[in-house]
Amino acid sequence: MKFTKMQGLGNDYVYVNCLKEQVENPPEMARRVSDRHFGIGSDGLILIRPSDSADFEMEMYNADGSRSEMCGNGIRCVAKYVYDYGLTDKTSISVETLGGIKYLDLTVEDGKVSMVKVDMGKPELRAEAIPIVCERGTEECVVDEDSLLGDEAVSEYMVETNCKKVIDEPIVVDGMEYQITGVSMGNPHAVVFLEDVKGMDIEKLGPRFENHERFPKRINTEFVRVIDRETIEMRVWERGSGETLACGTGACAAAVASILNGLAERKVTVKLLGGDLLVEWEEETGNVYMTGPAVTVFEGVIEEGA
Ligand SMILES: N[C@H](CCC[C@H](N)C(=O)O)C(=O)O
Repeated sequence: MKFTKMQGLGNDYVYVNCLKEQVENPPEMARRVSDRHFGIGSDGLILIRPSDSADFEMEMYNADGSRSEMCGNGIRCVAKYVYDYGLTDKTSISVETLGGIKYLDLTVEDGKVSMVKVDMGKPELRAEAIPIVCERGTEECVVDEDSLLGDEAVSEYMVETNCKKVIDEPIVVDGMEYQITGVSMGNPHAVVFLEDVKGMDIEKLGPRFENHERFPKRINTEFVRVIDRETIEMRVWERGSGETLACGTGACAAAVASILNGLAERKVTVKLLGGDLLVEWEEETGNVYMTGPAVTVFEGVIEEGA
């Protein structure tokens, strides 16, 4: 099987062109290729497929073989893949994902894609099974259990009213109470604001959030420190992959949570271990735009029995 290893801010995946190749059992293949000792080494597997409703389809698997709806760093690399390998000559493309169709603008330098701006669509302020308390101005609205995961009305309401504060009911992890803001970017995220993200024990805390009983489908967790109103710092514990150097959907979720909680402006630089992403939550449309690099590392062929 031919593959290409690509990375966006050190969030690395193995990419396979399924217009040509066939992958029988993607979850198993994801576990195999992701292994950093016995495989190629990656945070997961991304399959590029033809689509009836968009230019291409992205099918994304975590390192443990679980499937995710969306991948922000991955989708930028998909754009680079299809352009650099000549599967398209368009510099504006659409990509179907389980989290909806995304629209991408490609920056081409010397015939190759270097940067990609992705219209990530509208965030949804849903936090699985978490009642949301939303404060705006002097008024406070409480969104109860009927407004669970997937209820777009809640998010639209909050975006429309430009509500200033979103506080989910705190959750208790390891005997400590944490305030979280639940944001879906197609895939689920819990954003936690901390004073110190560099020194935190993410290996210990990350899995506790990921597998907390509040999140029956498990969750990606972003640990965020606000540096100033235009800059935040974040580390991420990804569902199904552990700590990664960056997470595009997570950066968008963290920016949206910071904005909603009145901590940041609508244009935020998110500083991740692997580098910076620019996230803008546009006021007129309510859409989130993410801009960042996409890099090809190498291509190769993986042996049948490997
Ligand atoms: N790293 C990815 C997200 C992977 C999400 C995955 N871990 C999940 O939702 O299960 C990103 O750049 O957005």
